[in-house]
Amino acid sequence: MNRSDLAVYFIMGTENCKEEPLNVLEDALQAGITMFQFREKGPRALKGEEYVEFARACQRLCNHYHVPFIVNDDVELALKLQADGIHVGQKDMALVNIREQFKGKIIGVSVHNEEEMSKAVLNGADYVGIGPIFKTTSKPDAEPPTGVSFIKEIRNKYPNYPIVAIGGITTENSNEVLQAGADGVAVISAICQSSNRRETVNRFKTKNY
Ligand SMILES: Cc1ncc(COP(=O)(O)OP(=O)(O)O)c(N)n1
Ligand SMILES: Cc1ncsc1CCOP(=O)(O)O
Ligand SMILES: [Mg+2]
Repeated sequence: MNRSDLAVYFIMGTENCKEEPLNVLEDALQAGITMFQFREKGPRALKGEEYVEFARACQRLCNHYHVPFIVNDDVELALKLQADGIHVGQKDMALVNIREQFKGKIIGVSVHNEEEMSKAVLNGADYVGIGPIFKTTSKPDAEPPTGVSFIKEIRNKYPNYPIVAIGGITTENSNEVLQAGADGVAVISAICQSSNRRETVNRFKTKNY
């Protein structure tokens, strides 16, 4: 994985979409997202065979556009589908317990403070997702927002580490996030709720500084 793979990291599940989720994903892929995370969670999330089939359909699209397909939380699904990687948070399966099963795959870890950051680095995370940077409506149990100062702090300590920022990121505030030192932005609602998804992805791809 390269740091540039984190440039525009799209995260999605059926609950995030007002329209057919596969159309939303295909628009985003066509417009040039650089990474995708399958995050099917929430009270109305698909279950069982439907869940697996939806994941497979997302994976097929990502493969077609040569974009890494990352599974959120679900180690079993990621292994079953031979996904390109997995993203785990502090309350999910510990990184030390999954590296063995994900040799050569991408492992991302969520980080909210310096202590979690140094642990993630020590345990060999391929990238970290830091945030929420701003207020988010897509994750009801999110930690309080850190602001961009947290990105600056982490970037100063880890000049070359792959870092993606997440939480409340829009085309209006993404430059601030990149300027603070993130390699890219991870977004749900900015793309899912956009009235022009391709334009939104294109804006995220253009750095204005
Ligand atoms: C890129 C990225 N960063 C952070 C998260 C959040 O993970 P987590 O804290 O485990 O919360 P859930 O997404 O599982 O609700 C993420 N998914 N992706
Ligand atoms: C999964 C996740 N983890 C921290 S904030 C967040 C939600 C990001 O969604 P949005 O881009 O809509 O704020
Ligand atoms: Mg998680």
